[in-house]
Order: sequence, then structure tokens, then C-alpha cells
Amino acid sequence: MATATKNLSAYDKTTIPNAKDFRFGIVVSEWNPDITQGMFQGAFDTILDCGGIKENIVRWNVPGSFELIYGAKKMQQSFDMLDAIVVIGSVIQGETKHFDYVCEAVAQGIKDLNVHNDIPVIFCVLTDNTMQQAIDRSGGKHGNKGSEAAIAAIKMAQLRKDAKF
Ligand SMILES: Nc1c(NC[C@H](O)[C@H](O)[C@H](O)CO)[nH]c(=O)[nH]c1=O
Ligand SMILES: CC(=O)[C@@H](O)COP(=O)(O)O
Repeated sequence: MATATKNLSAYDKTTIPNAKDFRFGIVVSEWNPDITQGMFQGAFDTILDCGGIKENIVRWNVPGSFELIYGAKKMQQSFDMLDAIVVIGSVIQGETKHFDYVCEAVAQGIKDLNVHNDIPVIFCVLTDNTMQQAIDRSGGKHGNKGSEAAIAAIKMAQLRKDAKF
């Protein structure tokens, strides 16, 4: 289903686990900061709306989306009690193929963290053709991908908790 046919911020709280006991890490890229800050706010607000506690949310910033990989890895090594991590980035097509390499590298790197480590890392990285597409998906007409990512983080934290018993 294309984003254009759904609202990224829509969720039914009755279907979401309570987030009160979960601790979240959020790594935020500083490229396209208005976009990434909008997604951070969406994620932060959604976690609190679902019962999360602001003191249980830690935020680190990194220079660009490529650095989300290392930032998430080091966050896992620095905090042994996190239940899920959300990485937030906005990659927008420029004149060259750099967009392709950054997007592929970040997707593969975050995938690898999920494969090799025990903390779910949620991929909240917009890969847009234009700034308007990014605006539309970070609190604009298509909702907020940060909210969608927060819901995924809560659900995966619960899955990880349930899997231990
Ligand atoms: N063009 C964008 C970048 N490029 C920077 C890379 O992510 C990286 O920081 C650099 O190559 C140094 O390693 N990053 C974004 O997040 N968004 C872009 O649109
Ligand atoms: C995704 C990028 O790195 C890109 O925005 C950089 O722009 P350009 O391809 O024009 O150098």
C-alpha cells in the first residue's frame, strides 16, 4: 500500500501494547533537520500517547543518515536496558547517484543490526524524490512516519519481551 493511500499517523490505541515499561533510544540525523525533527516529535509524542514515559526515551544526534548505523550500534553498546531503537533520517534525491548509495547502505546497515543484535532497530528513514514528499510524510498531508515508527517500536519491544518467556 503506497503512503499516499494511507495516513502514517493513524493507529488504534486499543491494539497497541502499553509502552510504560519500555525504554527507547532514538537516533536522529541532522541532514534535513526540519524533516527529521518533525519525525522525532511524531515518534516522541506517539510513545507518550501510548503510555511511554519521557524519562525512558534517550536521543542521540548524528551528522547524516549514513551515520545512523554506527549511532544505533553504539547506543546498543552504551545502554544495556533499551527495548527498541528508532533511527530517523531524511534522504532526498540530489543531482547524483549518492542518494542511491546512502539509501541502500542505511537500509542494509540497519537490517544487519537487527540480524546480529538483540534489540529491534526501527527504520524511520524517508527516501524521497523531493522536499515536498518529505514534508508530506513528516507531519504533513500523509501523516508522520515518526508516529508509524514509534508504533512499530512498541510492538517489537513487546514481541521481544514475550519471546523471552
Ligand atoms: N544527502 C543526504 C545525506 N548525505 C550525507 C550522508 O548521510 C553522510 O552523512 C555522509 O555521506 C558522510 O558519511 N544524508 C542524509 O541524511 N540525507 C541526505 O539527503
Ligand atoms: C542523498 C544525497 O547525498 C544527495 O542529496 C546529495 O546531493 P547531490 O547528489 O546533488 O550531490
